[in-house]
Amino acid sequence: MHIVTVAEMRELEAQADRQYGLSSPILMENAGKSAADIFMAHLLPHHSMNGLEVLFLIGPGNNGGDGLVMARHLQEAGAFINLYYWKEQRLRIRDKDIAEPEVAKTLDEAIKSADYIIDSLLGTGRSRPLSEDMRALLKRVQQERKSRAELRIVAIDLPTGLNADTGAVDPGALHADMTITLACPKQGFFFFPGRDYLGDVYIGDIGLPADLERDLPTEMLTTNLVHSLLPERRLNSNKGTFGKVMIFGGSLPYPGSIFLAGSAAARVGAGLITLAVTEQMLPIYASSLHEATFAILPDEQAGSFERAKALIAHLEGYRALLIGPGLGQSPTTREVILQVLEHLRALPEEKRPRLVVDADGLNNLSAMEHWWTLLPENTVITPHPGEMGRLAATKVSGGDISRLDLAREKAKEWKVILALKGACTIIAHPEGQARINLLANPALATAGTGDVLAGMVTGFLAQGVQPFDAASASVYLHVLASTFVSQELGHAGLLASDLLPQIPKAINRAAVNAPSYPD
Ligand SMILES: NC(=O)C1=CN([C@@H]2O[C@H](COP(=O)(O)OP(=O)(O)OC[C@H]3O[C@@H](n4cnc5c(N)ncnc54)[C@H](O)[C@@H]3O)[C@@H](O)[C@H]2O)[C@H](O)CC1
Ligand SMILES: [K+]
Repeated sequence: MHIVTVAEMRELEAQADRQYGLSSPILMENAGKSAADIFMAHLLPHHSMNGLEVLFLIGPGNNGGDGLVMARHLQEAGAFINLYYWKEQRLRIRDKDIAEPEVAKTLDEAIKSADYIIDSLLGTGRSRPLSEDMRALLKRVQQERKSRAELRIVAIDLPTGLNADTGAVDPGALHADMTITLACPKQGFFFFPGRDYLGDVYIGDIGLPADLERDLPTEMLTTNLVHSLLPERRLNSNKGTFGKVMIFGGSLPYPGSIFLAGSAAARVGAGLITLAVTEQMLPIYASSLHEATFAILPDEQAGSFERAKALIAHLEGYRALLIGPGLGQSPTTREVILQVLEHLRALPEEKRPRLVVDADGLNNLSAMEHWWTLLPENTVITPHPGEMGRLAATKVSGGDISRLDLAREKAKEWKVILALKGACTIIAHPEGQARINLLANPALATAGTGDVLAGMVTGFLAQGVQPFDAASASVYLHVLASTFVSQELGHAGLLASDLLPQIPKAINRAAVNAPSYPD
């Protein structure tokens, strides 16, 4: 499922017309029909269509055209349809035109009696701020929604007032309960504040041949995509089949982080987890992660050379190495990292463990000049905005469109797979592709969830999943697992360790080829 800008969407539609004769009117018929089908599938079986009061706000362009086609299908299915043509200020109540002097009053009654209000005012063609009278209409609808919880607002293609490319919003933009977008999710959906205006997102099929999307650079993470990225789990396997993971991290102030990362690597199916810790730390893990083995490192006093030598000596045969969770930033630690990176760079590709650097691993790196030149190729880094700011020596937003260009630019410059975390995490590839997660869950804003994600990425790498795919699958499954917790606990109070048993369930959901997004 590709993500499009307005220009990319226009180009898709133009190609569809040129190459397949799929003209605007045909695409609009498909769009309206698909929107009606999604609407009815979402509604039934809880509600019947018969007698359902649906008010359509019809705009002057093709977005309005989509709405009119959808209205026709809903009427055929038994709904009572009211149409307000915004530009002409014309109102039709159940196929009867309302005399001009009565329009304002009757429109207000239609708003008050509607079960659903469909926003097909403006879509990707919005080219200027909303006019005062459109803002007034949308404000009236928003008021009604506030006062009548059972009213639902459905946006066609996107909520009017949302900028489809950037996620910026007009002051009068409409908050939808449900957005039925056509053909592809729009880039503005993945950035704030726009993300907050969408409600549940559904993607209507307008019949665009899939091969037209082939060269688009940005994809949305979906269950179907993750399904295609998961490693095979053949019957005749043993733990060696699914690779060995080494985790270098954990220090006294943050002992739990490598427990979380190690458990998560095991929960995505890695064959064996080894924690590289000092003798002093060992008892903490031996009692909490029974399945782990240990690479005992000399403590800090032994000096960085001895510590690095011990870690490197254990690395033989490991397919993935995670540096970072709870590591701390002592000068010795920095030295150890430098020596381990030098060792990794010297290894032949087929012998080199795939590397993930997270948390303090990143903070140690950002203190080094041209740190990115020290990394072996195909390293995955998983910074949150603060860590990214230190790595890139720039201010990094937690949610706006600037994240996408920065992620792309830095993945290319640093030659890394870059998972820039945030409400909609971006995974950027050095060659320019990017994948973005639409699923977001505020419950994840709690300590340790990043350790879990880093462990998941490492666990998939150990199973031979390519770095870009390992990061993509992990980001999606991490949030999906959190939604299983939130179904029970709500959106606060999730502990990072609550995610661990949910990870296999999330993988299972993707593995059984579940319907495409949303779940
Ligand atoms: N193009 C296609 O083949 C398909 C389009 N789809 C749907 O159509 C819209 C895009 O249609 P378009 O006509 O380009 O734009 P809009 O309908 O969003 O409206 C543009 C329309 O409105 C006027 N306008 C622009 N800004 C404002 C404003 N701030 N206030 C008032 N009026 C404004 C402008 O002059 C135009 O007349 C897309 O979103 C889809 O919903 C189909 O889905 C697929 C085929
Ligand atoms: K709309």
